[in-house]
Amino acid sequence: MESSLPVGWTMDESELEALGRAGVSGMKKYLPIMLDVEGRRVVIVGGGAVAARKAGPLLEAGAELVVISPSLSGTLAAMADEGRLQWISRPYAPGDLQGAVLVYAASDNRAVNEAVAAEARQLGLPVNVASHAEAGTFITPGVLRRGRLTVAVSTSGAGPSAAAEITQQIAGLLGEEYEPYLDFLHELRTAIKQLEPAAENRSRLLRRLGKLDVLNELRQGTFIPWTRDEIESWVARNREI
Ligand SMILES: C[C@@]1(CC(=O)O)c2cc3[nH]c(cc4nc(cc5[nH]c(cc(n2)[C@H]1CCC(=O)O)[C@@](C)(CC(=O)O)[C@@H]5CCC(=O)O)C(CC(=O)O)=C4CCC(=O)O)c(CCC(=O)O)c3CC(=O)O
Ligand SMILES: NC(=O)C1=CN([C@@H]2O[C@H](COP(=O)(O)OP(=O)(O)OC[C@H]3O[C@@H](n4cnc5c(N)ncnc54)[C@H](O)[C@@H]3O)[C@@H](O)[C@H]2O)C=CC1
Repeated sequence: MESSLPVGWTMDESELEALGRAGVSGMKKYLPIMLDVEGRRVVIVGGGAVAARKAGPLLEAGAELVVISPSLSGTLAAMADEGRLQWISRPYAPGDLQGAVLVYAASDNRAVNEAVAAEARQLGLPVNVASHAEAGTFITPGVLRRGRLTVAVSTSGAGPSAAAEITQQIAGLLGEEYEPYLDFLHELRTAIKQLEPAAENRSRLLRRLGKLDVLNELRQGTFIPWTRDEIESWVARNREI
């Protein structure tokens, strides 16, 4: 465990570098972003349980997924059989990351994961290292989805299981109604952008949109989807003052 080094232990170069990046407090602050990987090549090195857990959300996000590993777990093998990912059935070799936008080093071999991370760094690619996160440049949060709503939870690596548990707690707070609610907002926002050329009116309409009681109506089961005519007349009524 790197976090509580017994006297006499030394740190390797990547651990020292990570500590430097983390600052004196030892707490690194990661930047949360939402990445569009649709149609982009993403490489996972390793084909076990952890690789499988990373693969699911990548496929959901439409990535062109390549898994490089001499063996595949059942879940990944099924995905490969269905043609959802490309399996390169051999150990990782330098050059394998060409053309990728994102990299996961998820083998059970630290040295292999470090070699993958080194190649990624050289190519300027973000890389996740499953065996020892500090060797990589990004970590994976727990994720809750409600249609267009995404909630990502990270403990900055302090407790992956805690991240999963907190995600479940948030799932209890944000019900299924958020999915149709955000579909509604999306439809209205798109219509407002089409129908209202004046930036000032548009921003007033968008603010009013957020004040509608639709979320509660959805919870109570009283919401009736708006027709195009109703949307246009709401925009007309609310476009000025
Ligand atoms: C740093 C990070 C890097 C990364 O993987 O991106 C990382 C690292 C490590 N995880 C380890 C162990 C476990 N990880 C899980 C589960 C999850 N781990 C996830 C993320 C992260 N894990 C990133 C930080 C996230 C944050 O910010 O908090 C989740 C949230 C997302 C996901 O992976 O998709 C997903 C829950 C998904 C869900 O269910 O919602 C479980 C529980 C389980 O498997 O059931 C265990 C076993 C129990 C335990 O050890 O706690 C080990 C030790 C390995 C060893 O001992 O050899 C390391 C290595 C290290 O600490 O460096
Ligand atoms: N980040 C996280 O969330 C977690 C990380 N871990 C760590 O992640 C690592 C992987 O864990 P699991 O998937 O459970 O292991 P696993 O044993 O199920 O899978 C390891 C995979 O790596 C592949 N592999 C081995 N050498 C390779 C090489 N040279 N090139 C390409 N692939 C190679 C194997 O064929 C196998 O498919 C372990 O080091 C473990 O400590 C474990 C639990 C959670």
